[in-house]
Amino acid sequence: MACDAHCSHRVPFLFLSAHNSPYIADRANERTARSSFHPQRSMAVLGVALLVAVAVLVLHYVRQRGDDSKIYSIGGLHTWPFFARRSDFVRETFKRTGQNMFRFRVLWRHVVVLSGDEGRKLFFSEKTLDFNDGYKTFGPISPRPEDVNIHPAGASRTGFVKHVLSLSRNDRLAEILPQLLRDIDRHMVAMGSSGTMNPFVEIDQLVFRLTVRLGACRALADSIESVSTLWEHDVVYRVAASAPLALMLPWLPGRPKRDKQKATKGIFETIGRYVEARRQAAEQTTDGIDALIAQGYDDATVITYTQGFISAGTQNTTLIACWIIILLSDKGDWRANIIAEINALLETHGDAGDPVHKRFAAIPLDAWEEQLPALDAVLKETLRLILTGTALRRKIDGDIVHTSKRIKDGDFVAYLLEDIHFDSNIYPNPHSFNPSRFLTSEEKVAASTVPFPFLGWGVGRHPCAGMRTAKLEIKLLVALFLAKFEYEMVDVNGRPAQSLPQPNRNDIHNAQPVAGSECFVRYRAKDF
Ligand code: HEM
Repeated sequence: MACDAHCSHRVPFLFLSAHNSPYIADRANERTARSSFHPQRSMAVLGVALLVAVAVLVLHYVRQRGDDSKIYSIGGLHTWPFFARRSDFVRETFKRTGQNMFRFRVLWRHVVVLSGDEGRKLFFSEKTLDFNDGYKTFGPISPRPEDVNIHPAGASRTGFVKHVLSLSRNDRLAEILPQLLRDIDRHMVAMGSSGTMNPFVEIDQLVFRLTVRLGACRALADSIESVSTLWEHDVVYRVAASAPLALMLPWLPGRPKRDKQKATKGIFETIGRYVEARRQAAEQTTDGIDALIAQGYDDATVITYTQGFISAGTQNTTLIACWIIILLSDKGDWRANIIAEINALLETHGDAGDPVHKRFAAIPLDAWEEQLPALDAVLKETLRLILTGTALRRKIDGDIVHTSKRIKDGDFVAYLLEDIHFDSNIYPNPHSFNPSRFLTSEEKVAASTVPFPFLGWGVGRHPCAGMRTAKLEIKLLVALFLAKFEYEMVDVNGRPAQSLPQPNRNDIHNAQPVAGSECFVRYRAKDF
């Protein structure tokens, strides 16, 4: 692993110097020296050695004092807090130290955390900050093919990003839009005309099916049994992988490792069966699996890209869709604005006599994308408020000096998204849910004065490849839900919730409500 190279950079200066000192060389010849013992010569050697040692110490001290390239370092190991309460740890350390960057150790690895405009600019635009290694090492981690002996010869990160982008083409999205609406409608019909649901289960299942349709193939998306099996494996994997100990020491034998292994096997095998079937199929479609086969990819790569799409596509999309529903629950005015926008589109495009999903399917793709400003503002504000976790990178191809401080080759680099998302200079009253901030010109002006003021879809070198599909999924789902149901949030006992839940910002996989503030949605169908 690259950490070997990384560790060699960490050998303290004094230690290296001592190994190279004449004193050590003389000790190697100790036996020879002892055989011809001369007290005066020995004293002289000792004196020289002492002088050298003092010189080395002084030099080291002077270098330390005069070295403005050193990043403020917090001593000790910070492994547990970095895995168990990552956001709190980073936020509290910045507050306590008053620094704009700091370094700490996680096991044998070194992490540099950046903040502020310059730090954010460097983090998102520097090409020698590698995207993969940070997440691979510190999570969130998704199922890995090599754990179940699958070796995708043709897979690469750029190949995967290209694949995701190709599934977001206009023609492909326009073709799949009616199928997505049919899936959403069926799911909502199955929920019944009234009931209570946990959004993080119900919406998760629905988003999972939509993502399978967008990224795999219609045969798999149409099979209730296969989608349920995949979803169940995915849930088991996420639970097992998100335990701090499992994140820290993924190789540790025990239940989480067994669960992850079993779930990974189930996921890859299920997708593998459909890849095999599609390879034998006489007709080709525009579906994700068919597109990969047509490009000549081997089975292992087709399975890996498809699994990657489902994994990348489900988690954040579910999260944001759920939080939109929660955050809108006590914002009747915003719900009304969104419903008015949708009705206006239905009047222009739909036929009132058609079933709901057909009426919605009559709205063209560009109208979904461009003519729902209130829903866009709600989506953006939800991303700002909920997507506040830590983005990760790893320094490659040598050291770099940033604001006179040296980030070393092999260092991991982190940036907490809330550093800008909760900056009150850019977003006044940052903890309140206020979608109109993205419609008013003052805040737009404030945001235009800093680099990368909004990170919800990534920026710079790694913008989200799935943004278009995710936005579409979320808009369709929220639009149909608001059009079909009245709802309110209730607590575990079914009583109206006294306050809205808070996201667990330390949960690097989910940001679901913090323990004890779980919430449920009580809904009843409207006449629509
Ligand atoms: C609401 C849903 C989503 C949100 C909030 C979201 C957010 C993000 C963010 C913030 C990044 C940049 C991370 C960083 O810089 O460290 C990113 C990258 C990425 N996202 Fe998304 N994403 C969503 C949905 C999706 C979907 C549906 C897919 C694909 C199926 C996807 C695929 C990707 C990929 C491949 C990258 C990496 C791009 C690269 O390496 O250059 N995302 N996403």
